[in-house]
Amino acid sequence: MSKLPPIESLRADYTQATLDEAGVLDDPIAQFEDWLAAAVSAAIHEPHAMSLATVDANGHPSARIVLLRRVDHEGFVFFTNYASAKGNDIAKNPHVALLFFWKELERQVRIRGTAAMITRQESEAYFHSRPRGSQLGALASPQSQVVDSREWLDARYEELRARYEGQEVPLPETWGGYRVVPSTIEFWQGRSSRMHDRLVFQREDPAEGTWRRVRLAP
Ligand SMILES: Cc1cc2nc3c(=O)[nH]c(=O)nc-3n(C[C@H](O)[C@H](O)[C@H](O)COP(=O)(O)O)c2cc1C
Repeated sequence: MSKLPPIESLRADYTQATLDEAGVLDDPIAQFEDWLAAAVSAAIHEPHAMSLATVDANGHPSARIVLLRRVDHEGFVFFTNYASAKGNDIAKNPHVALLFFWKELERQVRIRGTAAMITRQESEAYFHSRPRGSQLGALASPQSQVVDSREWLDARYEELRARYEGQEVPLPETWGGYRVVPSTIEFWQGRSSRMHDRLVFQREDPAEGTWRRVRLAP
């Protein structure tokens, strides 16, 4: 059995890079793409994995990892089951937060915004680009529901696999993408002695696509 060292003794100083006003792009989406590209170049495992926080009808938050599948000036897109716990939360309260942590680069990006379903046409195109096994998995899994057993899930997958043999797997009614339209995007670069850099873009005018940039204390 592994022995847990005292957690309070675990510490690291961050010294890899700095982030200053002159070094950040004016467009936060371009800046995000730049950092994501750096994470890809650094061969970080699942660099597009992000934490998605939602709030339920009672104001209780939940967080889980999802994969970013598209980013542009329209927003950040991920795919999921609309009838899942996160889907139910978003239906009641579209305010969400996204979080990327690229620890190998000592970087964090925090995004707040509102989530809305993308068009079925867009979901359809992405769904059919996925490996067939993932398409069948999405069809087989009533995500976030209590199920009887692993065996029940495997049998359901097998039944659907056989049913759609040689045919296109249909996009499930309850599966598709959400686009998170950002209202704030924070770029965090770890610095020595906990004197980190934090530059936050706050959306000024959605129509104009203009942003205000401020520095926050670490
Ligand atoms: C690396 C990783 C990637 C994941 N990607 C997705 C994803 O893109 N979409 C998704 O619905 N769930 C994804 N999951 C599973 C979710 O974290 C979560 O278990 C699931 O969506 C159910 O969440 P909910 O019950 O809060 O709705 C991923 C999990 C991990 C660890």
